[in-house]
Amino acid sequence: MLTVHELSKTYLGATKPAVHQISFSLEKGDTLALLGPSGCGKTTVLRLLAGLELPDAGEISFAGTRLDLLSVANRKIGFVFQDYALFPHLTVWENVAFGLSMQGVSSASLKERVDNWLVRLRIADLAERYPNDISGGQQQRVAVARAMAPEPQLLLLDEPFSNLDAQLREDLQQQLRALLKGSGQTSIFVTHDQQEAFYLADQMLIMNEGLCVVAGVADDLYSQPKNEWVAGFLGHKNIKNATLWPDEAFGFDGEPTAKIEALHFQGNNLTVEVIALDERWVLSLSRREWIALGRPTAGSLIPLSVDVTKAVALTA
Ligand SMILES: Nc1ncnc2c1ncn2[C@@H]1O[C@H](COP(=O)(O)OP(=O)(O)OP(=O)(O)O)[C@@H](O)[C@H]1O
Repeated sequence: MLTVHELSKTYLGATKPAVHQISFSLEKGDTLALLGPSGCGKTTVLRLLAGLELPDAGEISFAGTRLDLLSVANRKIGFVFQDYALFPHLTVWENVAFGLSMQGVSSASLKERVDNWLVRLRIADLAERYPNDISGGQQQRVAVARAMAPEPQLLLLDEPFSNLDAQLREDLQQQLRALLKGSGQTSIFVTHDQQEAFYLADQMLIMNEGLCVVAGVADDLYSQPKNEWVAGFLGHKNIKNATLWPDEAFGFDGEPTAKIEALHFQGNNLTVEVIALDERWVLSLSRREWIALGRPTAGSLIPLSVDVTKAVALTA
């Protein structure tokens, strides 16, 4: 399991930290998407994990070993850069073989493994070509093969599809998903594309201004957004404000009612999912408000008053 604990980094001369006290964990074999507005620190997190930047504070462990105390080469991390960063003077075959040669793999085994990766990524016919003589989509597949061939314990991908057209992007997303799931590869990728994030990732971490806004199971983050900013960021179009009050608070009848679907307690707050006015809503309530409502449980009918604050409607 990968555990990142309070990782922080301020670049030399910068007035604000690029990454501030980021913590998360990831199970072996899972894929995490790092999302957030431009400049929020996503690439910095990847570079800190890979050892390409040194953190000011924090710890990174994988399967109980402190990665941040190891050199880049000893971290066993594969990195697919946004511009692929292939070695231009090496052929496709040599690019894919590079990491295995560095590991001192014997030549017979090396040939078998490189050939195998070229077939898996459908680039076997390009083996003797050079990076500058192949297309962007082909370069992207070479970069993935090069990163995965040494069997890294963690694969990092920085916006791997950003330079590709929509059709190719979709094809390669499907291939990468099958590859990651099929090989049980633990991976983290940065993307600006939320559809891509939900398609590829089990877990999601959303950042803003160097901070972790929320992390967790991708589907949960979407269906139970922590707050209005997260709901908006994840593309919920129809975000409305509402709140729940007991009838007596205002003394009027005839308010639309909602039937509670589920309640989730989180410390002193709770999230209530309700169906009302033909829409599904997620509301944040304090314990005090919940008590004021008569401690409703799943299945209870409660009055709903729209146009105040707090709730997020999930129907687009
Ligand atoms: N080498 C560097 N030196 C100084 N500041 C840097 C350096 N690299 C990044 N930054 C700054 O750190 C912050 C985070 O940058 P980072 O590249 O991690 O963000 P990002 O979320 O990946 O952005 P984008 O989505 O635009 O690629 C930004 O304010 C950026 O300007």
